[in-house]
Amino acid sequence: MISEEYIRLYGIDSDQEEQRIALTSGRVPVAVYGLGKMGLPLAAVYAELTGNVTGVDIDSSVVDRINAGVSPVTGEPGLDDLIASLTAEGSLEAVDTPTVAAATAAVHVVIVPTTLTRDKHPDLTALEAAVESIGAGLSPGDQVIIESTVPPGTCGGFVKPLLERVSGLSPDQFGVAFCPERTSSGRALEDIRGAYPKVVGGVDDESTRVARLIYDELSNNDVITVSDATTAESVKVFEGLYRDVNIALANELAQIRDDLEIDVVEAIMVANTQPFCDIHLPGAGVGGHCIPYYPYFVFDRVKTSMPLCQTARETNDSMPQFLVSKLVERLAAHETAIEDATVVVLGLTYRPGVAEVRASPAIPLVETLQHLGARVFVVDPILDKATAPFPLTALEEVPVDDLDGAVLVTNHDEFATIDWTSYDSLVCIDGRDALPDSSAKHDVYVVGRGSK
Ligand SMILES: NC(=O)C1=CN([C@@H]2O[C@H](COP(=O)(O)OP(=O)(O)OC[C@H]3O[C@@H](n4cnc5c(N)ncnc54)[C@H](O)[C@@H]3O)[C@@H](O)[C@H]2O)C=CC1
Ligand SMILES: CC(=O)N[C@@H]1[C@@H](OP(=O)(O)OP(=O)(O)OC[C@H]2O[C@@H](n3ccc(=O)[nH]c3=O)[C@H](O)[C@@H]2O)O[C@H](C(=O)O)[C@@H](O)[C@@H]1O
Repeated sequence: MISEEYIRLYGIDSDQEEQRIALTSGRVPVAVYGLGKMGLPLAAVYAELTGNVTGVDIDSSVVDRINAGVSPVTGEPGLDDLIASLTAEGSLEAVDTPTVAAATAAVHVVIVPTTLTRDKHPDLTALEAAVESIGAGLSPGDQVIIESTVPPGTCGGFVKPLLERVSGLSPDQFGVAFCPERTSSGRALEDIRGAYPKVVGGVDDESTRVARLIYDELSNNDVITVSDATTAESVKVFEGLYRDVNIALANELAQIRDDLEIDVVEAIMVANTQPFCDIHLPGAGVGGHCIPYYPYFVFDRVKTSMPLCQTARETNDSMPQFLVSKLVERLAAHETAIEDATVVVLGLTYRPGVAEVRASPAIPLVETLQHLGARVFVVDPILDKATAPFPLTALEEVPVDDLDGAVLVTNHDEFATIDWTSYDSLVCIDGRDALPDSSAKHDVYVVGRGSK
C-alpha cells in the first residue's frame, strides 16, 4: 500500500492543479514496466518529472546495472549521465519484482515487448505477464498506461478485463489508457520529452483525463486526446502501416530501375520536392520489431481483407532475395558460381546504430546464401558476438584475396570508409547506397541507383 502523503489520480475529484503538483512533487508513485531501449529512457524522463519512479524489469542483470548507475541501453545521447544522476539522487530505482512494485505505485506504465509469433500473430505474452503483475498490486484510484504498441482493441478488450479479473476491482475503480511511444532509438530522450505531440486515449473519459494530466506535465509538446483507447492504438499502428507501404513503393520502384534505365532514387528525390509526395527510400528490406510487425497487429484484428498492406509486406520481405538474385546474376557474368563463391555480408542489425536483429533482412539473406552453398562471412561492428544469430567476423579478418562478393545490408558508419582498392575485383551489391564508389575496380550494383 502507498503511504498517506501519497495520492492516486483516477476518480479523485480533487483540484486538477493539486493533482499536477502531487505528480511533480513525487506524491504519485510511478512504476515503469520494461527497461529496454524504449522503457529505460521513458522511466528516466518520468523520474526527471516526478522524482519517484520504480523501474521494473524481469532481467535481473538489467536491474543490477541500472541500480549501479549504469545504463544497459547504449547509443542514446544523454542517457548514461541521466541514469547515473537519477539513481544517485534516488529518483529512479530498478527492481525485478513486478508485483511488489505494483503494490506501491499509483501510475503503472507498461512498455514491455509486443512481438509476433512464428506464424505472424501478435505475441502479447510479455504484456499479459506485466498486466497480471500490476493486477495483483492494483489499488482503487490507480491509472494503467500502455505504451507498448498493441493491436487495436487490446486496452479495452484485453488489458482492462484482465486487470478487473486479477485485482477484483470494479471497472470504475481504476483507469487504463493507451499512450503510444512515438520514439526512435538514437533519439529516445528527445522524442519522449516532446519531439512530437503525445497521443492519449482512455477506455473511459476519466482514464483519458488522467493520462492527459500526466503527459501535459511530461511532454513539452501538445497532448492530443482521441475518442478512446482503440483510436489511440490505431493511430500508432497506422503510422507503422503508412511507413511500411511507402517503403514498399520505393522498393518496387527500385526494381524497375533496369527497365527504365534511370536512377530511381534521383527520380524519388525530385518527386519529393513538392508536398504531396513523400516516397521513402528503397533498401535491403524492412527490419526491427516494429514496422514489419505492426501490419500483422491489424490483420489479426480485422475481418476485411487488406491487400495493399499485405502486398507491401510481401514486397519488403522480398528485398533480401532481390539482392541475392542480383549477386548470383553478376557473379555468373564473371563466371563464378554462387556455390563456389566467398561472400561478405556487411551489417546484421536492422538499421545502423541499433543493436537489434529482430526481423533484420540480413538474416534471410545470409540463410539463402548459405543454402546456395556460398561461403559467407558476416560483419557487424556494433553487435555483440554472443547475441548475433550468426558467427561474426571482424572486417579486417575477411580474407581480402579470397573474396568474390560483398553485400551491404546495413549502412553502419564504419562501412563508409572501407578501402575497396585493397580487394581484387568483386561483385558489390549495395543495399543502402552506402558504399564509397568503387566501380572503377569492382562490379557494383546499388539498389535503386543508376549504374555506378
Ligand atoms: N524499439 C523501438 O524503436 C520502439 C518500440 N516501441 C514499443 O516498445 C516496446 C518495447 O520495445 P523495446 O524497448 O525496444 O524492447 P527491448 O527488447 O529493448 O526491451 C524490453 C525490455 O522489457 C523487459 N521485459 C520483458 N518482459 C517483461 C515483463 N513481463 N515485465 C517487465 N519487463 C519485461 C525485457 O527484459 C527488456 O529489458 C516494443 O515492443 C514496441 O511495442 C515503440 C516505439 C519505438
Ligand atoms: C512511423 C515511424 O517512423 N516509426 C519509426 C520506426 O522506427 P524504427 O526504429 O523501426 O526504424 P525505421 O527508420 O522505421 O526503419 C525500419 C526499417 O525500415 C527500413 N527503411 C526505413 C526507411 C526507409 O525509407 N527505407 C527503409 O528501407 C530500415 O532500414 C529498417 O530496416 O518505428 C518506431 C516504432 O514504432 O517502434 C517508431 O517509434 C519510429 O518513429
